[in-house]
Amino acid sequence: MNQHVDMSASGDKAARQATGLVGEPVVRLVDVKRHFGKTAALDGVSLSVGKGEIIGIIGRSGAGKSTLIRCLNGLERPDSGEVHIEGREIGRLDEKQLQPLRRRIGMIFQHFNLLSAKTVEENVALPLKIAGVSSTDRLRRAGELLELVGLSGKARAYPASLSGGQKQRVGIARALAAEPALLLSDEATSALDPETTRSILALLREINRQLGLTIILITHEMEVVRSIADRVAVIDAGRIIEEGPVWKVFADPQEEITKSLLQGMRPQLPLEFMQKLSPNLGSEAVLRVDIVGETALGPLLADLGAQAGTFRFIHGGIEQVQGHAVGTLFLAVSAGAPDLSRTMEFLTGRGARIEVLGYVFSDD
Ligand SMILES: Nc1ncnc2c1ncn2[C@@H]1O[C@H](COP(=O)(O)OP(=O)(O)OP(=O)(O)O)[C@@H](O)[C@H]1O
Repeated sequence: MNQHVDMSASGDKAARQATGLVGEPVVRLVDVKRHFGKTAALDGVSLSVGKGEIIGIIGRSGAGKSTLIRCLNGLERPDSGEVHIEGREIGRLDEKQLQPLRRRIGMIFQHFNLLSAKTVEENVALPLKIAGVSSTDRLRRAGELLELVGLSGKARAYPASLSGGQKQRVGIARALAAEPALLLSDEATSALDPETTRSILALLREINRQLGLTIILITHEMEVVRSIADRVAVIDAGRIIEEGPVWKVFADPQEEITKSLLQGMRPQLPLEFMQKLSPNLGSEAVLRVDIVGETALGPLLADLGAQAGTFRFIHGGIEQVQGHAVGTLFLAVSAGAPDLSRTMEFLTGRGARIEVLGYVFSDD
C-alpha cells in the first residue's frame, strides 16, 4: 500500500485545515509554560491541531520541541497553561487517569525503540498486552497492522534482522496498535537514508488519509515537512514565532529564524555568480524574484521581455508545494534607467517580491 503514493499534500485539504480548527481539535495547547531553572523550555505556547491534520514543528536545537512533545504525552507537566487532548485537559490528571489517555497517543522515534528480544509481532502487540487485550486478539491485530505497513512476511522475525526502514515500519505498526487519535513523530526519519525516508513518509501520509490520523512531526529535516505536512509551526526559545500552511511559510518566511531554517530549501544564486556580485553600481543589477501562485504559473518571463525590456535569466525555477506553484528566479537586468525601474514595476505589479542582490558587468 505504500507504493504510488502522492506525496504532495492536497491543496484543498491544506486550505480546510490551514487553521487546524476543523471540528474539535485533537490537540489544544493554551499558553503552556515549562521552565527548568532559568531556562524557559516552553514560554507560552498556544497551538491547536485539527483531526486528520499533519503539522510539522521545526526549530533549532534547544528550542523546546522535545519538551512540547513530552507535555503532549503527559511525561512532562507544564508549570502553567492547559494541554487538551480530544477535549480533555491532561495537566491535572494523575498517573492512573493518564493511562487511557496515553493510549490515544502513539509515538515513533528516531531509533525505533523496539525490544530486541521480542519478535516483530510481539513488539507490535505490546501496547495491546499492556492494555489487557487477549493473546488471540492482539496477534490478529498485529497481523493486520503488519499488513498495513507492508511487513506481513516478517511477523516472526527479530528486529536485528530488519533494515532501518523495516524497523521504523514496525515502530509505526506498534504506534497504531491501540488505535490512537494522535501520532507523535520525534525525528522518525532522521536515521534513514533519503529513499527509505521517502517510503516512510509515503506510508505516514497514506495512514493519515486512510485512518484520518492526526500527526505531529518534530523534525530538523525541512524536506519532511515539505513532503507531507499541511501546516508548519516554528518554535524558538519556547515560543511559536511563525505558523501557517507549509506552502506559504516555505514560499514567504517572515522571521529570520524561519528563513535560516529553510535556507537549504530555497534556491540560492550559484556560488560562482555570487562571487562576481558587487554592491557598487555595475552595468546589470542582479535580482532575486520570489513568486507564488498564478504569477509563477503564467508566462511571466515572456511578458517581462515583451513589456519591460531585456534581461538575462541566471538561475531558478518553479516547484509545486501543496498544489501551489512557488518559484524563485535570479535575473540580471540592465542597471540603467528606465530598464531597471520598468522591470521592478512590472514584476511588483505581478505580485513578485524583489530583492536587488548586487551588480555585475554584463561581460562578467
Ligand atoms: N530536564 C531538563 N532539565 C534542564 N533543562 C532542560 C530539561 N529539558 C529541557 N531542558 C532545556 O530546555 C530547553 C529546551 O529543550 P528541548 O529538549 O525541549 O529542546 P529541543 O528543541 O527538543 O532541542 P533538540 O532539537 O536539541 O532536541 C533547552 O535549553 C534544554 O537545555
